[in-house]
Amino acid sequence: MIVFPNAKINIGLNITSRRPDGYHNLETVFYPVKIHDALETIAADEMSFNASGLGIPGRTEDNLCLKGYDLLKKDFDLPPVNIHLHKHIPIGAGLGGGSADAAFFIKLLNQEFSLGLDAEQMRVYARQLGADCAFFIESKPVYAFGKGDEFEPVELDLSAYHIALVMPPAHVSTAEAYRGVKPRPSGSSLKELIGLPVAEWKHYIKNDFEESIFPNHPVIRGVKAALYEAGALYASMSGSGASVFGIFQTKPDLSGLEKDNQVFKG
Ligand SMILES: C[C@@](CO)(OP(=O)(O)O)[C@H](O)COP(=O)(O)OP(=O)(O)OC[C@H]1O[C@@H](n2ccc(N)nc2=O)[C@H](O)[C@@H]1O
Ligand SMILES: Nc1ncnc2c1ncn2[C@@H]1O[C@H](COP(=O)(O)OP(=O)(O)O)[C@@H](O)[C@H]1O
Repeated sequence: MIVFPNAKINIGLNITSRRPDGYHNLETVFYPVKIHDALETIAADEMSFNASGLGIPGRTEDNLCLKGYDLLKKDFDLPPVNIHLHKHIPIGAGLGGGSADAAFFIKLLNQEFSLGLDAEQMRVYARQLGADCAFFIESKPVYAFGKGDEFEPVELDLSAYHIALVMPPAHVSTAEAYRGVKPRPSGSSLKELIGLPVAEWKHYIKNDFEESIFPNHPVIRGVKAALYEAGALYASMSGSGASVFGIFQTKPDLSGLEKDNQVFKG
């Protein structure tokens, strides 16, 4: 069976307080975007994991797909499987690619081996693998709060717009991003602000990580400015970076950004 895990962007990201467990409370809107990995699995005599495409840093045994398998294996009699992951979603980009792979793998195992898990039960497993992993079980636009793993549906359809994604040559680790941020309560609810016209968002909706990350990574700030210059109605870094997205009314010309960055056009 083959599945195509998709990336997400964060529209607004308010880090509101530090939690006793070391994590942070936040509010954000997760929106799915059409950049995909490919993940294929077949039952086999022994376990194996192969990857192609973008190189994934870290040890194979720490790949979130294998972590997902180990988690389900504790509760279900799963057979060994061959896994092939073709990596296309930029890594360490704030696009949630690793979490997407893990969540889609949980869904794949559930279906392939008739585990009988409903969406909420799969989210319980996903939450153990990463704060944003549970979003990818359904991958529908949501207002997220708590650690970023509690959700309320939002009515948000950007299909009439062009969403461009730019990955500059910069790397920000999620832990580095959280270390730099000063949590503060947000003035108005993102859930309400997201109902404003997209062209208004730039006045009200922000990503709190930009303030601490832009001074250390000016190339990311430059990409955001370039997207506005190219006519974006709204542009922002996604999650903890380093990718930046722009929402456009009409298809933009981003050829000027292609030399130094990876550019995806939605
Ligand atoms: C920043 C966000 C915004 O959507 O996305 P990415 O930029 O990673 O895609 C998420 O909060 C990332 O979620 P995820 O990548 O699943 O984080 P995890 O693996 O659970 O945590 C990595 C580290 O980030 C910090 N962390 C994460 C989530 C949170 N609510 N508070 C935190 O302080 C912790 O230091 C933790 O050890
Ligand atoms: N399947 C996977 N795809 C990408 N990264 C993975 C995967 N499994 C584990 N990782 C680890 O997770 C880290 C963060 O990956 P990713 O999810 O792409 O970033 P982000 O949290 O910024 O969206 C990587 O540096 C890598 O070490």
